[in-house]
Amino acid sequence: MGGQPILELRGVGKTFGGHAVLHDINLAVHAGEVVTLIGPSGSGKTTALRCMNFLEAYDRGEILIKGRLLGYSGPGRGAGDRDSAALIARVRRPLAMVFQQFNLWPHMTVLENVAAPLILGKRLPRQEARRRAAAALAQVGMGGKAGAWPGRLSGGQQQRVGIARALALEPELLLLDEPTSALDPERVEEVLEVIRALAQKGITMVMATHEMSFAAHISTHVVFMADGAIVEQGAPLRLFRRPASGRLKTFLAPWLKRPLQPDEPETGAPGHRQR
Ligand SMILES: Nc1ncnc2c1ncn2[C@@H]1O[C@H](COP(=O)(O)OP(=O)(O)OP(=O)(O)O)[C@@H](O)[C@H]1O
Repeated sequence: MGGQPILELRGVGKTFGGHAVLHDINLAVHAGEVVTLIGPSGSGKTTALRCMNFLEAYDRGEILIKGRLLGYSGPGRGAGDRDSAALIARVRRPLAMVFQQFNLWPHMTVLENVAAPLILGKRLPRQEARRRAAAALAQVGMGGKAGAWPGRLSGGQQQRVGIARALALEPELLLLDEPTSALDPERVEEVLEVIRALAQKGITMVMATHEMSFAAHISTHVVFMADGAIVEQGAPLRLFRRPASGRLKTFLAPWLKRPLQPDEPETGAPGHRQR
């Protein structure tokens, strides 16, 4: 895909207390792409996503959002004005994030939860913010719950509100950090369904996930991480059908061996070769 990427990571590294958790991460995300980060627990998926949004400062390499450097606090550069909160906020404005734990405010209604970042962050007039929030809630099938308190909702519904809150910001790139990991198994599909619909609408996203079927069927690009590094990345069919590294083969083995799900399409998708 040509043109300037919305997001680009060049040789990004991150250390926690002397322990390197990301090494030399190189990735470009263009408009319309759905990029999934897969890999074992602790491989660095969440940390990579948090660096993309500068919720964590990275300490090596560069992260560019639409060609502009996203704050940096590593060696060789001072914490000058390029790291100021206002500049960071401006550079990352095209992004919005969906969190594993929903992070809804319990004392606000669903509508207020979605409208608040528009009022407080984007300084939209209250009425305009509420109109946009209602539209975002409708997009995730939660229009009927605008007046509800988050605590009265199921986990799946709360996560759909979390997605609406990110969508209301009208991001050019949506970051999703394992959005179904905190859900009861019976709630996973309703949230994946919402994300699938967004992907089909052409919303650009990067999603860390343990949902291999989702990664195989929905992504345009899959990134396999292990021990803080990208081991392989590429088109889903290539990665899932012909993993090049032993680590990816081992990681995928349990998923490839699972029985074919009754509702899986006959697309020749990964997993079907086990038939
Ligand atoms: N705030 C932190 N302080 C210290 N170490 C951290 C911190 N956050 C993450 N780590 C470490 O960084 C490594 C990568 O963790 P990360 O959560 O990014 O992995 P992950 O691939 O998202 O895992 P999972 O799939 O279990 O969510 C782990 O060794 C973890 O213990």
